[in-house]
Amino acid sequence: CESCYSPANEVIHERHVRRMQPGAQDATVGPRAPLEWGQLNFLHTTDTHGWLEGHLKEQNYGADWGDFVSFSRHMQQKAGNLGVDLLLVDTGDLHDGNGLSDAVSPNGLLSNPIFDEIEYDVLTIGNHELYLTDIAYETFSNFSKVWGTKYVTSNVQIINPNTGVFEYIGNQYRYFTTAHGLRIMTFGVLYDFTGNSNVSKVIKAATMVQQQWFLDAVNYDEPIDLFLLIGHNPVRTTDYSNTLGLVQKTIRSMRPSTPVQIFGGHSHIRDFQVYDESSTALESGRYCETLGWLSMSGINSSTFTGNIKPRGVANPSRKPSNTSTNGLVYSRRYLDWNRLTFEYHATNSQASTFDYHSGLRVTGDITDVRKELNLSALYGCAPATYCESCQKFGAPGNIFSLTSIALGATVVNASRSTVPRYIIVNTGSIRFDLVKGPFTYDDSFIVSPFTDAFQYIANVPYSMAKNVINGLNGAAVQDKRNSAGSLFGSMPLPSSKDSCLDPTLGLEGETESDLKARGITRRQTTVSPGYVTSDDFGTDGDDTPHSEIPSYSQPNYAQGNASFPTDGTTPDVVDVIFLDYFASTVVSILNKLGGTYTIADVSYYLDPSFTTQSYLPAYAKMAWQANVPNCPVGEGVGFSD
Ligand SMILES: O=c1ccn([C@@H]2O[C@H](COP(=O)(O)O)[C@@H](O)[C@H]2O)c(=O)[nH]1
Ligand SMILES: [Zn+2]
Ligand SMILES: [Zn+2]
Repeated sequence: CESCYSPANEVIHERHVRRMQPGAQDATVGPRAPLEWGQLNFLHTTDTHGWLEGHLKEQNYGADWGDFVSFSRHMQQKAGNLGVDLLLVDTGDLHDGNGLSDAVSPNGLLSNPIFDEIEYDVLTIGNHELYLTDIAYETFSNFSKVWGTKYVTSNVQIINPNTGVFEYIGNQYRYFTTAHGLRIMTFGVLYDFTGNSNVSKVIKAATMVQQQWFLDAVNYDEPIDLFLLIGHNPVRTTDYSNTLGLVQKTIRSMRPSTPVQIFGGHSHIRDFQVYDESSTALESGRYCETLGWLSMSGINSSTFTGNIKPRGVANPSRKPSNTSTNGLVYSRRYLDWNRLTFEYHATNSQASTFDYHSGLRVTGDITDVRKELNLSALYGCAPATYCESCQKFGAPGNIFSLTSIALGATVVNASRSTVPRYIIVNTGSIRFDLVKGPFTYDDSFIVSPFTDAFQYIANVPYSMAKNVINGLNGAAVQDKRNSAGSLFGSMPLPSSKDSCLDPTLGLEGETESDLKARGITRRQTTVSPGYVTSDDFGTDGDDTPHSEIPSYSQPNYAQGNASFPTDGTTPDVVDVIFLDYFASTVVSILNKLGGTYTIADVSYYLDPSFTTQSYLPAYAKMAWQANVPNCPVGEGVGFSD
């Protein structure tokens, strides 16, 4: 291994000191085969939510943004060598989920410049860029200016603070020609999001596809070889918030045979759907766990100067359907976000080491920002791991069993502390598992990043109040999540030095028999728990094979309670406390239960500066500080600063 032992790399890996977890095996299966390269290739990120430091507690997703910078440079170089095009795409949701993005105001102030180090070709906006006005303006005034014509927000506008007039946050479309002459028209479409603050406007896809500018862009007066439709928008057309299907259909009705290549996000899953014989759609997970790869060949273009079948590498071979005759072929792959994967796929880019200076610099910047924000400051030591979906709701290791206790203990208004109370949160407010061991400032954003405040209706008759939670959970689904990963199932990769390219993995293009000819018989490897994806092309999309993690569906709302009589009697009235995020839903549920409440009956239970970001740190300080001296730092945890 040429790259792993350089002094510079030592420094990098110090940041990622990760010990083997008990029971971990010393060999983990890496990528299953080299990537297939076509005429046009894509790397896709989505829903990064600030996780640019990588997963410090899960080595399977342990690469950081600096590693991705180096990897993407290798892949660009490789594309150049092969005489093909490589495009880099991001589909939004850059904040809410990690201290690196969220421990500053506005969110993203320090993480966006790190994110900007990737040479993306096109990007689009997520709903998390629009919930809060200051973040929306940070996106408009800074982020969109950095990216210029590459930031495509076809249906999202904001009030320009200088003119008072709505204008597009980015551009309505991007028409460009690739390095090898493909002419591409790009649209960026956010799903029909309605939770934005009132400075922005999300134009419904059904309206957008009728707008004259859109029709003109589809019928552009320059030739179009391919439509690139990107969206913060689930790719599965059966998903309730998918609107990409409508946009694709509209393009198809006007352009019967031009390929439409789609990239989506928002539902945080790995997915790939074939829309028709020249349209496919890829979604690449969440939180820097997945890097999406898509390649295709067979695009008709009079100006393409590159290779349709690059030599010396595998090529895409899958037709969208058995009956396709248009010559288009595809491959898709979901790469696990770790250095083993990146180093494996970066081979043969003619660079002698994996780390580029630019990548090392970005890793250094992440370390500096983590230090500046004091992200490893400790609130306490969690006695166990609590997961979002790997345990049944109500089980002791389910995170909503913990939140129920933590809410009861911390959401207390001194003047009403003796009044019995229910405290209700939406389960979607919890974004990640909480891991046994050190619970840091960073972890507080990872687990519960939002700033939703606690409101209440006082003195609700108990007979009504006790049914609110069931009413909410039977109510319209507001928070359907579709998460695919869990820390419970994670297993570390070999630590720093061991994460060098495994020689038994084989070289670019090598088959099992080539390996045998070189005298290599693969050693017994262990399939670690992780993503097991099934999509329209089958079950071979995961680049690293995994065993499946149990996943239980959870209700949309969960509650804690406090100050109820301990003698078995029931109170006459209770305070019903909930988040401002869904206050109007609670009012309507209470009214369905026989109440006559209005939003005027709702007030803040606590100062609104105490939010969903506050109660777990408050609980950790209260309940987990005594454990700190004996905290098992070794449980997969390495601190960078
Ligand atoms: O203030 C908020 C904002 C959002 N949520 C939760 O987040 C999801 C949306 O997240 P995506 O990453 O866009 O999928 C929303 O459905 C809520 O569950 C929140 O709780 N509070
Ligand atoms: Zn998201
Ligand atoms: Zn989203």
